[in-house]
Amino acid sequence: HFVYLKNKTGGYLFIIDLGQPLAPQGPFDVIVHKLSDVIVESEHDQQSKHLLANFQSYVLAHPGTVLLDPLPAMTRLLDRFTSYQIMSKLHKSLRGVPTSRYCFSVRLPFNITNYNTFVFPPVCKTRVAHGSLSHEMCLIFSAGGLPDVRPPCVLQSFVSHGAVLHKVFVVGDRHFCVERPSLKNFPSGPCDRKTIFFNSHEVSKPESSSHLTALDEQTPSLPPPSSEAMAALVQELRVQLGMALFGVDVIIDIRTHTLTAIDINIFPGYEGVPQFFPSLLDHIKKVLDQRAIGIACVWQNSLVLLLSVWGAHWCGLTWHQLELINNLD
Ligand SMILES: Nc1ncnc2c1ncn2[C@@H]1O[C@H](COP(=O)(O)OP(=O)(O)OP(=O)(O)O)[C@@H](O)[C@H]1O
Ligand SMILES: O=P(O)(O)O[C@H]1[C@H](OP(=O)(O)O)[C@@H](OP(=O)(O)O)[C@@H](O)[C@@H](O)[C@@H]1OP(=O)(O)O
Ligand SMILES: [Mg+2]
Repeated sequence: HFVYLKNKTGGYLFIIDLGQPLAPQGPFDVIVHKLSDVIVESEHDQQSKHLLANFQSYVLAHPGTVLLDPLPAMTRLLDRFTSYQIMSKLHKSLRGVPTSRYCFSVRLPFNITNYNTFVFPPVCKTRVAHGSLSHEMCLIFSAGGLPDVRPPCVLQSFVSHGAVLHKVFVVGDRHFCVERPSLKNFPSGPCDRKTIFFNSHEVSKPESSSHLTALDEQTPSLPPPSSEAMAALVQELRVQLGMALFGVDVIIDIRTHTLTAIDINIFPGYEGVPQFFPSLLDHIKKVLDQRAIGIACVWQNSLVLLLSVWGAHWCGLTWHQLELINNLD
């Protein structure tokens, strides 16, 4: 399939056929993509490996093409272990913002004696953060539930948060917050409850309705997170990730009222954000304007260098003398 559209701002939009050489389909100013499937599958599938290599070689050969978002930045988020490390660094750098209690995660298989270093019940998630299997999770309530855990996975401390998830959707320098249903509160500490298996889409999609998200009526509701705290969180994340199109899932601890980021999503669905497309177009425009300024600066610097070399030659100066003059400020 090949779509050829002219948008309102006069730019052309194409759907790129990854199976074909990219150069004849270009040139492209900006490529917007979600190659998560291809990246994950390229680990074991030759065709995906080939598609990815084809794409990467185009990107390498065309450094002027802006990629939304860069592949290395995205790839880090496909591994929950790496993505939780990013979240914990963010915690350290967010001074003064009421954000704390970041998630603790461990690699499995781990020394079984280590289990008493985490608080029950942890949420167990697949290490790979993309694909239908990645949404299958479980809550384990005691060491007796550990055999239910299927490595490779990460264990994240469960934070009781009043069954409200705050999804933050980022598009460049803008972000949008929407509320979603979420897991209900569970008491902290081991108990003899059976492992609860769940699919994240059954509990935290807008239409989700599950017994796992139903709070009892006396539970007081929490105030929403402050817009300053959310803006600071997004700002820190943008710097840490080097990405423009991502989502972060935030919950509020019912006891301490502090924010906890539990998940970072690559190019999420932006459901409930009607401003998504205009914001994306604005962001693309900004990126292209910055690129044009960058190109103009390179031209200007090259011109200055050329003129000084030519002037030096004309005055009979050596390269070393020219360097000395340039360093006089
Ligand atoms: N640490 C935690 N503490 C409390 N609840 C959690 C925690 N981690 C996950 N949950 C619950 O599980 C749900 C799914 O978690 P998570 O966002 O990691 O799943 P996902 O499959 O990566 O979701 P997405 O659709 O955003 O990719 C959350 O919306 C929340 O209800
Ligand atoms: O399909 P949807 O539009 O709901 O998008 C979800 C998408 O699910 P998919 O697996 O069906 O593509 C997920 O992709 P992977 O984690 O598997 O990459 C993830 O990005 C979620 O963050 C998105 O949900 P949201 O964050 O917007 O709730
Ligand atoms: Mg996710």
